[in-house]
Amino acid sequence: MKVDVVTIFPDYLAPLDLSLIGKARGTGILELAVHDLRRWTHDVHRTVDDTPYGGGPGMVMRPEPWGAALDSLATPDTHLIVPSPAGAPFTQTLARALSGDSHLMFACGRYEGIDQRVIEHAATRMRVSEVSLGDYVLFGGEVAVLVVLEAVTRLLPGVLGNADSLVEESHAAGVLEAPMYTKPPTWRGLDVPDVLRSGDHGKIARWRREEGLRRTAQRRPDLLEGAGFQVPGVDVAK
Ligand SMILES: CN1CCN(Cc2ccc(Cn3ccc4ccc(-c5n[nH]c(N)c5C#N)cc43)cc2)CC1
Repeated sequence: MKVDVVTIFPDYLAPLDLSLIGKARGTGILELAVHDLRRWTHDVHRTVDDTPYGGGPGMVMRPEPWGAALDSLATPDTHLIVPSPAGAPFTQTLARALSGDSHLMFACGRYEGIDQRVIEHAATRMRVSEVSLGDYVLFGGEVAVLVVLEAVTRLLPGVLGNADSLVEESHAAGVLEAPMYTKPPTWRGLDVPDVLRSGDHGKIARWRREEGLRRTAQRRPDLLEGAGFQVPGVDVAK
């Protein structure tokens, strides 16, 4: 997968050199480049923003540099991802869809956002998706790119050693995962549930399923609405 990220803060994307994303880049699974939007400015001050038409606080990112960046980096096969507070919710389902794309380009906005004509013009020549991480306000799109890229990269073949890890993906299955434990068997007076040390894989699988459902009913009942799940001792309808 080829990925281009355009931002006015390239250093914000430094974590993409680390851990499994860094390894995916090293093995060629991921071909990633980060570009400074100011490369496509030509005035002495490398200006990327201006005041909003219609008034209001803050500044808006000018269309010209973004248009030139898209002209340089995008093709008709590009899927342009624009993080935005007004975007569609980013979900595991969307992550899986994006993991099938050949070229992702991320436009990291700042200030009050990017001139809407950039998105409108791009949509005449490529797929464009405006996505949001959630109902809270960030300073810009860079954090969202780190999140989206991590969620997408871990789904690429060859990135996760044990493909089984993906089989148990909780958000993919619609329920939360059961709590996890490791050695020692007792820590500060707290014991690992006996069933997990029983060696009875059928009992362990049942316990994990029931604990996952219990957690989901308590923390994310929205995931169970209409799903017809029964959770022992928990009224999932409440
Ligand atoms: C008068 N003003 C009043 C505030 N509004 C709304 C607004 C517009 C931009 C910004 C800052 N910003 C710039 C680019 C950018 C990208 C993503 C996100 C983002 N925030 N939260 C998420 N889940 C995000 C994601 N993904 C924020 C961004 C903050 C608030 C505009 C009009």
